[in-house]
Amino acid sequence: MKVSKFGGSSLADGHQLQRVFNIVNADSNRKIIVVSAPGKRFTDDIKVTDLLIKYAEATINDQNTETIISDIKQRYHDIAYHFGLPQESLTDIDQQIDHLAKKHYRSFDYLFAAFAAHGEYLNAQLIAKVFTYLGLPARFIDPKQIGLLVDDNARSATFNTQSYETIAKLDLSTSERLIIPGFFGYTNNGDMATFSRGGSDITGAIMARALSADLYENFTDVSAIYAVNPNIITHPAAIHQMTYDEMRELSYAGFAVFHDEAIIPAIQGGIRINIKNTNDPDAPGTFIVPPTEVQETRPVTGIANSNRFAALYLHRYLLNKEVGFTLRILEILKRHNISYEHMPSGIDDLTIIFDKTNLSQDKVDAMLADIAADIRPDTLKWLPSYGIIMIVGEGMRNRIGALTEIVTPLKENGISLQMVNQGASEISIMLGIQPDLADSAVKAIYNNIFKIE
Ligand SMILES: Nc1ncnc2c1ncn2[C@@H]1O[C@H](COP(=O)(O)OP(=O)(O)O)[C@@H](O)[C@H]1O
Ligand SMILES: N[C@@H](CC(=O)OP(=O)(O)O)C(=O)O
Repeated sequence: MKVSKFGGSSLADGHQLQRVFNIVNADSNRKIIVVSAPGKRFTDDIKVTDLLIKYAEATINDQNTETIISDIKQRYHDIAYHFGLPQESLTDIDQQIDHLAKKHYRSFDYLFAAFAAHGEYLNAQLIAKVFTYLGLPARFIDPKQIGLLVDDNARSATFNTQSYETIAKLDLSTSERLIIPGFFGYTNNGDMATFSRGGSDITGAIMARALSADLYENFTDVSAIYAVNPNIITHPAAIHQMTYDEMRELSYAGFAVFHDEAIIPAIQGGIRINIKNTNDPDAPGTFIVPPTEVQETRPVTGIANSNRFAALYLHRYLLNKEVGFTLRILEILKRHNISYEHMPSGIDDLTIIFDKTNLSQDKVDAMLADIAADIRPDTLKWLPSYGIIMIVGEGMRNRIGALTEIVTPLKENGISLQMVNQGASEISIMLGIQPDLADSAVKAIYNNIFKIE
């Protein structure tokens, strides 16, 4: 049995959904179908998830929601009309969209989460109808029904691993395909809570592990994972196979094609992952597997960079001598409910790197004010954007000269670095860089390592 997840780009309109139908219909092992909300149909289009977030904002601010509601409904109607589904089959979906603004929510965060989750929730309902209408019996499965529980973090929830047992009870003996919305689960209070953005990949991985799938197929819009983001370098080298750890580090550092948290259930369950292209389903794609299965040897597997980081820089003489100094800083972070990503330090200097997608300006200001008052640093700077580059590969374990291959092309191109972190992970080297230099740095490093003239 396979779990097949289709991303927003694969479900953006009726034409794409027809391709998805053909893929699912072609293989009876594709039993569990995890779906995202309709994504972008063209470059400047808006994902349904983002339309729903706008709808949530307008609702909170008591603004007129007529246009946004009609835009959201239209996305689902267009898909239904493409297949000639009768008008009545949309009544229920329309009502759920209208009803969203009338419900009571525990907090604004839960309101946002419920609105955003409906992108997937409604799409899964619609897709089950379309498949059945086209002659492939399919049933919508609400994550509530299978006990897919998450913790109380409304918009960046963590899966409750006790749910594996309940999900495993799902009856697979039916001839129907089971259509499960990705991206969200339910809290113990019965509220919808979403994973972080791109989190439908996580639902797919949870289902694959819970049901001990033979394969987790993740369908997207590229024929492979490439050694560099194809938006930075045209036609970069394709990666045919990579290990779980390589994928985790690369997706964390910017390979948006697969969510970094989605690797964890796959590792724990030993589930192989195959990234495939909905628009080119015969291409083998990329396999993400345990290290023993990787046959290719190469010095570096991939180079990722991300612009989702921000940093705090702090300087104070004799910082190294002060007992409990880091603890005091961490207590301030805890008080403001802020987690950090990395904390490189020197004798008198400390940089703390944050994921800015989880930070509001108010939170940052309050944290900086407390640090200034409690720690009294000589210098305290907030860098709203901090570039991170990660060079990743199992081949980097104990390899002499890895850093030279990275730093030499940067020197030749006059690109300076703010931080180098080698050794924390055996398979990666992390660079901190001015964000506007990150793309050029990635190009220079890629061209040197992959010997592109
Ligand atoms: N190294 C990489 N290899 C392939 N695609 C990448 C890479 N880094 C970033 N991407 C981007 O990830 C996109 C697919 O991810 P995403 O938009 O989340 O897909 P989906 O809509 O299927 O969930 C690709 O179109 C590509 O632009
Ligand atoms: N729809 C959600 C979850 C998701 O995974 O979407 P996609 O498959 O389009 O990345 C988002 O936009 O974040």
